[in-house]
Amino acid sequence: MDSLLSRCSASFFPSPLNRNDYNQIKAKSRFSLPSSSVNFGYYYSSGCRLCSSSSSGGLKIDCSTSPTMSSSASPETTKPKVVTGPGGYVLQDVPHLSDYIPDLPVYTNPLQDNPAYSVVKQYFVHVDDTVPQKIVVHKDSPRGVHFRRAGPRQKVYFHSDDVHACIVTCGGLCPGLNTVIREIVCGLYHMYGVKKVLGIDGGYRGFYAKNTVHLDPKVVNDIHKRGGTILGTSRGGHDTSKIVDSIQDRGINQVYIIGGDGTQRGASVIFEEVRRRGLKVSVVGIPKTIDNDVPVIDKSFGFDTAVEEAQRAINAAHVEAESFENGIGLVKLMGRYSGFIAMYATLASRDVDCCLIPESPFYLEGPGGLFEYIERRLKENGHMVLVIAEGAGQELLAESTSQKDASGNKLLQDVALWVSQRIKDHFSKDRKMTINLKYIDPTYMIRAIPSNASDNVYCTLLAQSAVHGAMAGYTGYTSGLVNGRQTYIPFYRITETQNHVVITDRMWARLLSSTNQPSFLHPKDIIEDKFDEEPACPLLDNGNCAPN
Ligand SMILES: Nc1ncnc2c1ncn2[C@@H]1O[C@H](COP(=O)(O)OP(=O)(O)OP(=O)(O)O)[C@@H](O)[C@H]1O
Ligand SMILES: O=P(O)(O)OC[C@H]1O[C@](O)(CO)[C@@H](O)[C@@H]1O
Ligand SMILES: [Mg+2]
Repeated sequence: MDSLLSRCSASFFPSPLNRNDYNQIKAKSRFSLPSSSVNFGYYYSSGCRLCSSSSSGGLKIDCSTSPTMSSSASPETTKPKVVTGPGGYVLQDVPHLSDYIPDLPVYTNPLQDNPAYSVVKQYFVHVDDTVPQKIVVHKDSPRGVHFRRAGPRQKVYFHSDDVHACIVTCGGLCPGLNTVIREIVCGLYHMYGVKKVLGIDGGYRGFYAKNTVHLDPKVVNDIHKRGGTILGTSRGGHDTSKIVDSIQDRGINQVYIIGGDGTQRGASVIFEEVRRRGLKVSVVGIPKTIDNDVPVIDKSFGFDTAVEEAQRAINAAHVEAESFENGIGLVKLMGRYSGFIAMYATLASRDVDCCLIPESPFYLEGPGGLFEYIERRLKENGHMVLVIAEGAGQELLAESTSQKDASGNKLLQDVALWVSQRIKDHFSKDRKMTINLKYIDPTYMIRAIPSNASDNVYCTLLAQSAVHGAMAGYTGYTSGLVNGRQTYIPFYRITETQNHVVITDRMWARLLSSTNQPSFLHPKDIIEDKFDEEPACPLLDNGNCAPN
């Protein structure tokens, strides 16, 4: 530890570049140097702050995974900051401004004089508090991966008067966006006395192509009662350089970025560019995804609201189906690559006879196929309800398209429309049976509503945690709930993979036993799979993926 400490303190930290220096270097080097090899004159020493703070806890920095980066070698991305400890303890830590900016002034957290908080014993989070990613363990299991616990710190790295924050929302709509915006603004104002908060209009491109809006508690007072985002959103238009230029030009030093997997990837490259320029700017992600496809976190905000609202469509489908002879109600729900909304809406409803999701391939004809099952249910019950996630069965559709949206996401075919037609054709032409099929697509109606009470509380905690982290000088993280605790998760853990329903795990088994639908898998395949390898991402009891 001593040698580590001396290596840390020996690090050389010249002042960060200002915008003019940076532009001059960039202009000079345009034809001779790739931007990644420009000497930016700062020395990134990841983890050094931690090695002194945690020396008493027997922790050590794994310097092989968090090496220093000299000014002559600018890697594309920051190396993960990993701290290991006894019993197989691993902290996947988040970057801190002091990792690359020397001698930052530190201030007492203004919350300690705030009457609402000063009476709360242990209100401040201990600097060494971490949250385990895996909570189901065996006697001899290693302690495993942990994340930094979110919350207010005793010391902050920004003076409230100096903070100039901005908020941007990107990607598709999701219930709760306005609540998160509101709570970031109110958190900054009321907890930290920050008065300068800007809204970026219309997603990432708004940084450089649109005007900004001033945000204060009055402006955002009622917005949580509305769906959508008051800031507007967009896909595509992520120009890292222009975005960071705009951040620098406006003197913004806290950037709150609300969005899904694509947005978090965008936030990660903004953080890298900010760090490369040596700017004192905290870049913070808040995960928004109605599909619940962001990994690591327990669930995303808006997901509960979406599942609840989906019940209305499923109820309508059920009422229609049971009112007609051989009635079939078919509901399409969102879920491009992950069938969480469909799975949870099905489990919640109990009226659904079959749920089709992208993770579980299905087939129509022959023994064990969908047609056979529908016919059986109609004979047993006289009606049935099908729920289908938008990304399910895409491989079955004849004309697959290579079209993409502005963010590069593949545009999907309407699988529910296709399945409806195939069901109609099969029963009327091949089986000579009269069926009554009603197809309901409530997807945009679900996405556009305001968040429910529980999501509103969740959004509030997420937003406040994001603010506490930025004020404490952390950066390059996503604020997220892990095992019921607010944490700071490094961007790379959020962007490296997607959250999927694991069909060889318990939650999907619960669904199959609730609907009695076929699994569309041969039992032999499943057994072989189980013996071949453990599922890459086992599902926890709360329905989320746990790391191995
Ligand atoms: N790899 C990437 N690097 C930089 N920016 C990205 C990247 N991927 C996506 N983005 C940007 O992030 C924004 C949102 O991405 P996208 O449209 O995929 O939505 P999302 O955040 O995944 O939300 P959702 O899919 O849940 O609606 C877009 O402006 C897009 O340009
Ligand atoms: O029509 P848009 O705005 O591209 O959004 C559709 C996509 O957005 C999502 O809801 C994710 O936000 C997906 O489920 C869906 O495919
Ligand atoms: Mg996405």
